[in-house]
Amino acid sequence: MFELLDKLCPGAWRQMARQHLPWLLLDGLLSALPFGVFLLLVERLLAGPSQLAQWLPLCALIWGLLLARTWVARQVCLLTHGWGVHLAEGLRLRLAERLLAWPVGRMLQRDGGELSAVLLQDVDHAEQAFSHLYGPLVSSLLMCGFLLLAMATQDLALTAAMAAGLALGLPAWALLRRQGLAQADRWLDANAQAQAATLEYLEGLRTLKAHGMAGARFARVDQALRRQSRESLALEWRAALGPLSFISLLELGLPLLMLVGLWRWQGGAVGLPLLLTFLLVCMRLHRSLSLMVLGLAQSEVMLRSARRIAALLDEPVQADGSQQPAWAGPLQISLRDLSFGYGGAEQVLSQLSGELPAGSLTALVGPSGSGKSTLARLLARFWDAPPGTVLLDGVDIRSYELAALQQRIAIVFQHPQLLTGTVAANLRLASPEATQAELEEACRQAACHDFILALPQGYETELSEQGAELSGGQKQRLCIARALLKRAPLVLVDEATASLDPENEALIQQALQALARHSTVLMIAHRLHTVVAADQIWVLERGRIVQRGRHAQLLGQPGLYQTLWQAQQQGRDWAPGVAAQA
Ligand SMILES: Nc1ncnc2c1ncn2[C@@H]1O[C@H](COP(=O)(O)OP(=O)(O)OP(=O)(O)O)[C@@H](O)[C@H]1O
Repeated sequence: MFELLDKLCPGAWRQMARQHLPWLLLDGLLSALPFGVFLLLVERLLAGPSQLAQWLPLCALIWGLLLARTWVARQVCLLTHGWGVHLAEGLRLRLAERLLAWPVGRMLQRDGGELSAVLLQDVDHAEQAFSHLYGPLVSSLLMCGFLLLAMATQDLALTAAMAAGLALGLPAWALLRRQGLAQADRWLDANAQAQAATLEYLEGLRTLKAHGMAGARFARVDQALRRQSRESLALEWRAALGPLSFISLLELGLPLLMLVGLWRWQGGAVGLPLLLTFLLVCMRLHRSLSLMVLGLAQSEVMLRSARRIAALLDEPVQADGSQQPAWAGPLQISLRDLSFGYGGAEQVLSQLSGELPAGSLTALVGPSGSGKSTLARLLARFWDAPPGTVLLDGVDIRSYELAALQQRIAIVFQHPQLLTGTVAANLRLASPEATQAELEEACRQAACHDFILALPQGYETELSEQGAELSGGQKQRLCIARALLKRAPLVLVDEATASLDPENEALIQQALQALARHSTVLMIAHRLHTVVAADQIWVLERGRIVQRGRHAQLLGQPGLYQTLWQAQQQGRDWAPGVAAQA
């Protein structure tokens, strides 16, 4: 428990002990003291006829103690609440920093809904635990301790009778607690799934509607939400089972106290004032203990949340290097025995070695799933692939500072990524200092200047999320312009011309070749006619380079490249009319 707390907030419990404990002790003491004054008051009342002036000060003392206790309770509340809020803020920042240090590949792989459930829901639970639960729990516990100690000094037998319910209730609660814990896990899991399903549904709504699948996917969201409700109701029942059994057994202490109390009173061992005080204390103890156990049941869920946060904090981060890249021109890239798998037993890449000469354009071709995108991701250090390595100008990629490295790599993804904002702002993501003339020059090279000028406000036109108002080809050309603008020494292009018409495709091809004069380019392509001018072509099959060379050379030798080329030529000659005549 302390270990877990230390992980979420290093040094927290020592700080809590130092700052909160004195207030919590005072709160517990002020809650217990009025019972002592009550004893004095009843003794005076039963001693015989007395003046109002004799017991009025005692009443005022009780009232004063209760008032002081309210003030202290408020201080405790302010302290713990402020602490909980800061803890949540610190935790969210630490988690966000931690996620930033994850390999990009892991971020792409992980479910966004699951991560947001930890960052939002679980951190919220941790905050609730510290803001609203822990203070009252500790001060109630201290008050119960003070009362039991004080009453034991008055009469041991009555104290034992009063606490007898505890001896019965605690084992029952400990036994039934496990059910509540298991159910808390199921509920949190159902919550995360419901969140992930809703997020996925909202993000994919456009695609789902276009394919008439919105109904089918909605059924998945519906199912996830129903499961969440079921698990939530089950949690209410299962988590309450332990505390309810505890409370029923605890209450047995009151009749037992009455029996023992009457017997001792009749025997003259205790006086009526003390017996009445015991009864009052017993009722207060039972109420506080019942509330404490209910609070603890609630804290079980919070503890589960804390464990999920700790598990996320424990996930390894990508080791950062310290060397600053100081490259003036294109990079020489060497691959040495690269092997990689995504965590499963299957290797996606096996012992890849090769050179990408500085300023060259290397095309990566091969069947779907052969590992082309995976290799490109390793060059951008989305993942590491030890014991193999990537050398940039002869230096291990892992020696470079990660953020600086990724700033010097331009990537054009298969699916164009645009953000909400103006066209110019999207372009300047690559180079914040770029002038308007530089933007326009890059856009001319990427064949998108003309269509941008035709937009209502030209370069200042606001784009909505993911550039919904642009065609696929237009978005892709914008992304290529962005990569050109970055003037990165290494450019990775993943099937970037797939959604362009032949005319624009030819223009982009020229732009990519111009880019290769200033950068080293690795281009993934399915359409082989787009790679005929590449300086070298690597043919990938099941994670291995099975052929390498220039287009003419590869076409002249039997092998996968020739087979793929012939298949694509047949596909290009194919037309519906021709097929029907055949
Ligand atoms: N994030 C991931 N997690 C697990 N497996 C993955 C992941 N990305 C890719 N894979 C698997 O790795 C293998 C290679 O995938 P990769 O995307 O590198 O192939 P590719 O040659 O680029 O395919 P395509 O031409 O269809 O884009 C495939 O079997 C794929 O299922």
